[in-house]
Amino acid sequence: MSHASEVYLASKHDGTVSRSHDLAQRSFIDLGIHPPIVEALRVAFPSIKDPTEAQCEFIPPILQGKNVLLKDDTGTGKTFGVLLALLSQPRVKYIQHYDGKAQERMAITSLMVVPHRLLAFQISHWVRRMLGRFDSMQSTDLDVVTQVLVRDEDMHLKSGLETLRSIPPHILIGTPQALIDVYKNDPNALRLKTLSTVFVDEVDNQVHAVRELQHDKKAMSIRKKKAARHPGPTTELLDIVFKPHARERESSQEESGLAYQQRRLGQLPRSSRAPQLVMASATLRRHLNQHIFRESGWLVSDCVKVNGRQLHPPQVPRRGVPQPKYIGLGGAHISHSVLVVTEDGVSNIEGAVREARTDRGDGALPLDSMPDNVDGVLGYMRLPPTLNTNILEAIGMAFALDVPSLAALVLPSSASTSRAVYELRELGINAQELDLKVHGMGQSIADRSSDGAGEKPKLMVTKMAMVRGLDVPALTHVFVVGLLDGNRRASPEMVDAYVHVAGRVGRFGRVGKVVTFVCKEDEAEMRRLLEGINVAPVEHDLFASSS
Ligand SMILES: Nc1ncnc2c1ncn2[C@@H]1O[C@H](COP(=O)(O)OP(=O)(O)OP(=O)(O)O)[C@@H](O)[C@H]1O
Repeated sequence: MSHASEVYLASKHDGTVSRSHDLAQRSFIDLGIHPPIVEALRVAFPSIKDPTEAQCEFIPPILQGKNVLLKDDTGTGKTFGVLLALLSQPRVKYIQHYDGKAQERMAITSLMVVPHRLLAFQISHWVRRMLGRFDSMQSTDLDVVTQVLVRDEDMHLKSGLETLRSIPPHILIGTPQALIDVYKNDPNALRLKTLSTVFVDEVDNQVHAVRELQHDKKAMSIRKKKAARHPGPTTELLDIVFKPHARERESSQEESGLAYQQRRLGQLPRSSRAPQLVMASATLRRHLNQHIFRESGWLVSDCVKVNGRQLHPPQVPRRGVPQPKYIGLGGAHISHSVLVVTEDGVSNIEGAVREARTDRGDGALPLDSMPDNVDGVLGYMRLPPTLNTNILEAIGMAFALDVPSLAALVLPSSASTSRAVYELRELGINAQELDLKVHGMGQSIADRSSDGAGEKPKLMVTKMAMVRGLDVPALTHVFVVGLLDGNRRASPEMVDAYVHVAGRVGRFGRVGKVVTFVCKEDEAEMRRLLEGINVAPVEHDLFASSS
């Protein structure tokens, strides 16, 4: 199946207007990526040779300044491709009058709005890697190209704000709340009016649209009013950036022919140009689409929609019918297992498909050491246990016997990761909290390149809210606990959460395993969730009844 890229009208209609450009272009240079960036890419990421089909589709319209809505599987290079395009855009400058003289000043060209700080650091690592690796780089060189603005206990907005004021970066990567805080504190630090691009990554996680309730219009209208009263930081930020342009456009449409002529002739000021809006996610539900196109008011001009290749055609598993080896999400080589944990032991979910055990080393990339932040403050020991003993032991076994070097454990957003790390360590598991942040100019886990052979396998513990978009190529296993978290019906948000959690493995064709631990009461709903996304659970051989 080929990629589909379509141009949509921005406002009332959500219908296709015309097909976009052809797909004959293949190299990054052909797509318009700036040659020095392509050279930096070649040196820093030698495995990235050619753009993907989706990158061929979305990079040109981004460079042409168009709005883009991008949907493709997890781990297919959406964020990375957008970053290359934004790095290639011409730098925004403005004229400032000082002491009677006009001075040209740099301004922020693009905002990358990400849902959590780990993703902000990850993107900044990619840039750091491309811009001359670690040793020779001065931190100020990097600050010119990109800066990170997040709310964080050890990177206070204040210090971030000072750097931002003195050196406006080409690309500012931030979490929405941190950006809003800065805007309210000092609007000039962001200069939203001169921005060229706003990119919202994981848009469905950041913008909350109210789902259609066909049977209950009244409830839907109440929810819409509530959402309008409490818009959330990303919506608030996008409203601040785009709504004035939308209003300006509306009033210019209403103005007289004379005023229009005067504006054209420069006798009246021209309306300012809205930045382009680029949005991406692996999961985009219809109600969000409708919200963006019909209600948000953010699309002042047309929007190109790029839908990536459907790697996995719908395939609903039927009992007794042998399933293909791997079917699923985010890559053709992810297996999805579900383990039901009870007082009496651990068993595979009913109906799990049997398959041969895979080679432990498949797809694993080399590792090097990771900062250990677990032995510090022990306040978490006073918290109640995060993991019940049976689940803890099941994770311990699956980890010890199956993980070659690196796995992640994903907990509900309300859980304490420090407490879970403590519990896992008590069991002898080499667990630590996932933290991609660079300490000084040191390495991060996202950049690890040395051979980790001989090292003890590691289990990185994180939460549902912190996994979207994370790219750790060395990861081979994801363990999921508390997905349904007592909810007897999986909401669409939970389904999407599973898609994104599972998508941390199997990135760019690697092999990966997702193992979800559920209690007996959640077994049926977990099966329904997987059926809904056309995934057949695969029997985990360590817990197979015959093993
Ligand atoms: N053209 C390419 N060729 C090979 N690898 C690539 C290419 N583009 C990106 N990658 C690699 O693919 C991996 C995933 O990239 P990225 O995080 O951008 O994916 P994504 O689609 O945004 O994922 P998610 O949906 O999970 O956020 C990264 O390790 C990146 O280096």
